[in-house]
Amino acid sequence: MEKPFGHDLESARELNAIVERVFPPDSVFRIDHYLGKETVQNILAMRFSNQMFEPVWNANYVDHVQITMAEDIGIGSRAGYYDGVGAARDVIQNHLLQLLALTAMEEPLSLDSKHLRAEKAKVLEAVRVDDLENSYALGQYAPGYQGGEHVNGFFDEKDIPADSRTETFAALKVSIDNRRWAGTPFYLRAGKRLGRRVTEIAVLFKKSADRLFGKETEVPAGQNAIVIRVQPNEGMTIRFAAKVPGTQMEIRDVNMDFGYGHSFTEESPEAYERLILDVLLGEPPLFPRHEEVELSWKILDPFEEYWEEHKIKPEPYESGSWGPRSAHQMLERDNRAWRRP
Ligand SMILES: NC(=O)C1=CN([C@@H]2O[C@H](COP(=O)(O)OP(=O)(O)OC[C@H]3O[C@@H](n4cnc5c(N)ncnc54)[C@H](OP(=O)(O)O)[C@@H]3O)[C@@H](O)[C@H]2O)C=CC1
Ligand SMILES: O=C1O[C@H](COP(=O)(O)O)[C@@H](O)[C@H](O)[C@H]1O
Repeated sequence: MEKPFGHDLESARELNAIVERVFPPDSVFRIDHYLGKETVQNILAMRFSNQMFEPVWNANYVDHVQITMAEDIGIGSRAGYYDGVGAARDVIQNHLLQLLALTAMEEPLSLDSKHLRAEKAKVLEAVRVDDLENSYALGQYAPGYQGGEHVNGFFDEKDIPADSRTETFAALKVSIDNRRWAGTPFYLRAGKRLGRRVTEIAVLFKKSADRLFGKETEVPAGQNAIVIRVQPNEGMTIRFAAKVPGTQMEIRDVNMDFGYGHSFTEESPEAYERLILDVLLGEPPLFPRHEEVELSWKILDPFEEYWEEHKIKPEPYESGSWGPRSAHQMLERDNRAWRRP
């Protein structure tokens, strides 16, 4: 079954009940193709097969986490599917919340689907929205330029009604109410016709005290970061400060890089290749169960209900930009800024 599974918690429960009346649970494969991506599977390997990340992977060290899924394409000829669904239901409820779960969950007892799903469900259940009115931004792409070419706005696309309130960009701020993450916000954003196609998870660390170097540095060194590049240019970047060569003790941020292309000769299978193989083999770990789907709707539903109740009109953003002004303001209110991926 392809996502989205239903359009809210109630319809997802209804759909799950119907499906599970007809098929035994183990023969139902809910597809979230992000779980088939190599880089997404690598989140677990990176977190739990290394010693150096886990000690700092918590609110004591992490300032906040940004999960970005940016697309350069518009909706193309998909108005029939996309209008009325929008970015939040299309990709945040599933792909981005799965990325959040894998980034934030505790170590599972084993890689068995039962244990993996239990940990994902636990962390999704702990997700909270503290101040809903100030924890979202919605946008619709306006005409603009992409790759040097003029592109249509959302309302110029075929079959989009002039009064559509469907968002093509959504950003949300959530928190996770557990000991590991209390006080560390997770910002999620997804949108079409943004600056470039990129999906990444950026874990941004608290700034160091800067007692020794701060004054000598013209451009203050930024935050340490670990960036998991889901796509393209799959890999991981660690960003840290280093001394600029020369007589001054000047500090600047530098990147240390791992790229799949350089490190492995093996090919990464396409996400759907991997998932279809697993369906044929009857292997469930890469498929969300109905509990995770329902917990994800529980996170999104209050936003969707608020947008519907207040008839919120998404803010236009220029195609090729990084989303509406309100998305930047959401982070500015917290003295933070979106990374430029
Ligand atoms: N495109 C992508 O990159 C990805 C898509 N998906 C998922 O794939 C699914 C389809 O997306 P996509 O192919 O892109 O969308 P499209 O809009 O291209 O295709 C949707 C198709 O479904 C048909 N359809 C819509 N409503 C009904 C209905 N009530 N009864 C019968 N047919 C209907 C449409 O027919 P008609 O044209 O006549 O309206 C159209 O052929 C979605 O669930 C999406 O989440 C998942 C991952 C990636
Ligand atoms: O599920 C979906 O994903 C695609 C983007 O997939 P990606 O693998 O290229 O990141 C998105 O275009 C589509 O709207 C959505 O339904």
